[in-house]
Amino acid sequence: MVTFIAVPFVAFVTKVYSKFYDKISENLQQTIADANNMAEEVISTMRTVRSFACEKREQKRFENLLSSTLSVNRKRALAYMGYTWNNEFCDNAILIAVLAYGGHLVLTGKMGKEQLITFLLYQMQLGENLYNLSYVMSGLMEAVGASRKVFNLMNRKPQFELDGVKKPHVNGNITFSHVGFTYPTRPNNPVLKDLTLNIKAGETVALVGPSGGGKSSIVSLIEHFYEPNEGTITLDGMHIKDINHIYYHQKVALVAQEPVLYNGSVRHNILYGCDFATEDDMLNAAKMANVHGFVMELEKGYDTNCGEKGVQMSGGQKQRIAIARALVRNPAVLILDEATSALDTESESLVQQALSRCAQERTVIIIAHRLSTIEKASKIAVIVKGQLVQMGAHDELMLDTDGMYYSLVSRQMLNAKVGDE
Ligand SMILES: Nc1ncnc2c1ncn2[C@@H]1O[C@H](COP(=O)(O)OP(=O)(O)OP(=O)(O)O)[C@@H](O)[C@H]1O
Repeated sequence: MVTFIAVPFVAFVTKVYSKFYDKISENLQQTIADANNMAEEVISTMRTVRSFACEKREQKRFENLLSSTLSVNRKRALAYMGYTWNNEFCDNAILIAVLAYGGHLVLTGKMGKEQLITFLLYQMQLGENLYNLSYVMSGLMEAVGASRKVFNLMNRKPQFELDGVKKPHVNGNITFSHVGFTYPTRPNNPVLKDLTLNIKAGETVALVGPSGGGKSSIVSLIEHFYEPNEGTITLDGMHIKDINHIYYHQKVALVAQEPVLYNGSVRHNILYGCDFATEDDMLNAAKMANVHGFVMELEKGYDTNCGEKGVQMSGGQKQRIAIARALVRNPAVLILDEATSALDTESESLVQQALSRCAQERTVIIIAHRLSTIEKASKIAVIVKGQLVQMGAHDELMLDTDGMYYSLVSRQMLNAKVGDE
């Protein structure tokens, strides 16, 4: 009876402690994750940090995050210390109580000395095991706190499934029908409003318009990075969400505004995700995208490493490799989002020639701020504040002197003239 007198108290303290320790372990994981995220972000953008001389500022920011980790760790250590002290105290208090009460029983002749010593030995063993349980409890609570985050991530459901199964023959007709779109992170800022746009197979369509108008968002929707909130997007009359994800991206290839290369050879980067292409396909795509010339001048040719995020390549070289990566798939729809903006005039005209050659067999969607690069497009779609305000060939649109396209071209020509002077 005396041995178990402290059990309700210890049980209560353990319950409170487990709850607190679980919560604090989760906080600790969060602060460690924040510090690691920050370190990763800064290390991967080291050139920007250095060019703005922000090393000390970033160091301070990292120190602050580490201080938060330290402070949470300190609280956790204090909680653990309190819990251990409490257990030790209860353990010793019970021992004293047993000795006092057992001693009284022995002195009054109600119990033998041997019996008391045997009881004490058993009781001490039991106490030690209960004490060890407290260690297990701390470890367990730490694991529970950490695993909650892991399970939350594992159980996350995608907002939309990539479960399309159809593999239709693709000609390259893309239709936006009354599409409305808002980014999930900014639900109150509609980006596209009731947009209807028809891009016919084999056409080269340029999307132009003021910055922030929604051109790249149109590309993101064609790439099926997001689902529209209203309306439909179809490829040859079929909802793009019904088409098999891998098949779709073999047929629709993108050269993004900021091409990302991986740490690997030029060959690996061109053939990325394209297991069916042969070495000859890779060479053809590289020649078409004007990659072959500069790669042949490198000591290791196509085995040259591009570095992490392509850091060992120039901006123009990265863009050309990204164009080759898109072309090697022989896509039915090729999307170029500012794909030649980092090229010098000579490389750009060579790549433009190559792109016009490829454009003959496929649908091409181009976004370019330099309007001179899109003059030859079959159609130009002017997108302003998420809406299509004009569509037609360059000459046709230039006739409308009150139109947005005319004013965009005039402004650029004026800027070019001022630049020349
Ligand atoms: N991932 C995103 N999350 C939230 N809002 C975004 C996101 N990407 C773009 N936006 C917002 O959507 C709007 C349209 O951006 P978008 O990049 O489509 O314009 P754009 O016409 O391509 O511009 P630019 O010519 O400058 O590249 C902008 O107001 C932009 O701030």
